[in-house]
Amino acid sequence: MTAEISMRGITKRFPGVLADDNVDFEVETGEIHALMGENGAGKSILMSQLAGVYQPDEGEIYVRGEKIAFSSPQGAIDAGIGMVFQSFKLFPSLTIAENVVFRSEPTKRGLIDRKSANERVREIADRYGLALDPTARVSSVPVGVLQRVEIVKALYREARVLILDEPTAVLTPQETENLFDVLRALKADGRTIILITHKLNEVMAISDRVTVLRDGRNVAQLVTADSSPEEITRHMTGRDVDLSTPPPALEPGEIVLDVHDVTVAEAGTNPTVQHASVQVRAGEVVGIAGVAGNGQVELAEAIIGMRPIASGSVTLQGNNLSRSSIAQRRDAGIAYVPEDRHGVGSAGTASAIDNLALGHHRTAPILQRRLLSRAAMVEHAQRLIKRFGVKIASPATAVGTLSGGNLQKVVVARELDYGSPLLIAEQPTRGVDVGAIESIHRELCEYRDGGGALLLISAELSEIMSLSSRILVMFEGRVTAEVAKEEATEALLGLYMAGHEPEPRHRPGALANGDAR
Ligand SMILES: Nc1ncnc2c1ncn2[C@@H]1O[C@H](COP(=O)(O)OP(=O)(O)OP(=O)(O)O)[C@@H](O)[C@H]1O
Repeated sequence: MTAEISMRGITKRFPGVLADDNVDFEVETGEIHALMGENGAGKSILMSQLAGVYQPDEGEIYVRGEKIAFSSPQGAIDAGIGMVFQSFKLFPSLTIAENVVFRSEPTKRGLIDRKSANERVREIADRYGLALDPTARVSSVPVGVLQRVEIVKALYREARVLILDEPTAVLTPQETENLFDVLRALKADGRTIILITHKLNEVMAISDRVTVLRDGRNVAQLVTADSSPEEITRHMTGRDVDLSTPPPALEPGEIVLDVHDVTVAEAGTNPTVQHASVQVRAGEVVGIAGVAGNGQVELAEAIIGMRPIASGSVTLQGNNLSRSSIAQRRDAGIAYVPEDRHGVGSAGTASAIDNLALGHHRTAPILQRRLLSRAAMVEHAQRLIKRFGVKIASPATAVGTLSGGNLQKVVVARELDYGSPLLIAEQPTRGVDVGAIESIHRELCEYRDGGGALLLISAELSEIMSLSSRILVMFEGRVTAEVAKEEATEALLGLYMAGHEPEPRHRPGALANGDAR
């Protein structure tokens, strides 16, 4: 049988980096094929060559047995290959249908036929269970819908092969389930799916076969049903990774963070956070669960000072910081790993040396006699790159060229290294490979055991449940439930995340009042 896709001997180099090294990659028609590998293993670059974004330096690509050379993404689209990237490429001011048909608009008597565009988009969406409204403006729809728009866009261009690059990183558990239903429907229709992901449970649940890349080489092709998460991990990392739950916390100490009755409301808009109270003690991890967009990020931004609070107070180790600037709060001892590692967390055109020095530049050893010590900055960067296993050509490399997971490691490394009493971490392992998740979790636990207070905001319920001793649930801007680690299950948290009234013992504060016992 002829393979749907056959990439042979693909090599792709960037200055100082061999991204793909003589890779063979085969995908059968109608399968869901997972592409896995550590951060920087070369997955996205390999798929970008299949999607015509990059051209291989060496090697050949065959589509259903026919040798193809794409000089642009359009070439790949013409060959029936569509890719949904990690960052979406849509026009916010246009409608969903306008985005989908862009540059392939249906026409009637020489004019764009909007009605038929809307109908066509609705037809495709309905056929595969992709819930969306073709007439909605892209700027007004949530990220999960944007992804569906990208999928419909590829299907409208008659993609037979759909490549999805870490599609579930931005999705809630419910949206992930929906996406998997869509992928199964596409497969039933004879289409071929290539899925780049770091999530082993997803690979086990949805894929037929798995290809593993390591250091730019194809090191394994496995039939999923005959494999296991442990085996796949061993191929990815070359070692055994501890996939078990990290050790439990010790008895927590003094209150470090006291957020009291905080409301966040920008002028003229509805409050994004309403009367939220959160306490985190030394040596404690408190998790915040919630469907994206229920005020978690706004609460974190209010604590770090990126958003003003309308009422309430933010106190760190007894100091009221409610009116302090971001710099004052950071100096007082708040470290912050933001959800947006590109825009907020790093400066893409600056080197790892500079990015890792940020915030450390006001203290020794980097600041010496009121001047920055370049030697100390380089030494500092080298130490953190080594400790966190960041894959980077040189510390002087601009972080904008790093793979997603490696950039995440840079941001987490910098913030953890402050040794601040409080760390607020949003999605600390988003896009990060299993080996790196293990090491970031270990670092977070060490921080906790060293007396650090960690406020963890994550869309990964498994992460929240394994690290936190208490889990708060936010719904529509309010902290609506509080569940102790021992009682937390995905099903229970899922109910509260969907707005179900909590049982009395799960009402916020009930744990502290002893009602749970
Ligand atoms: N434009 C570029 N310039 C220089 N190096 C690059 C460029 N794009 C990618 N690289 C490098 O190529 C290597 C492979 O990157 P790629 O994005 O394919 O990794 P990945 O396996 O998809 O990783 P992740 O899981 O972190 O997304 C990395 O070392 C990356 O830093």
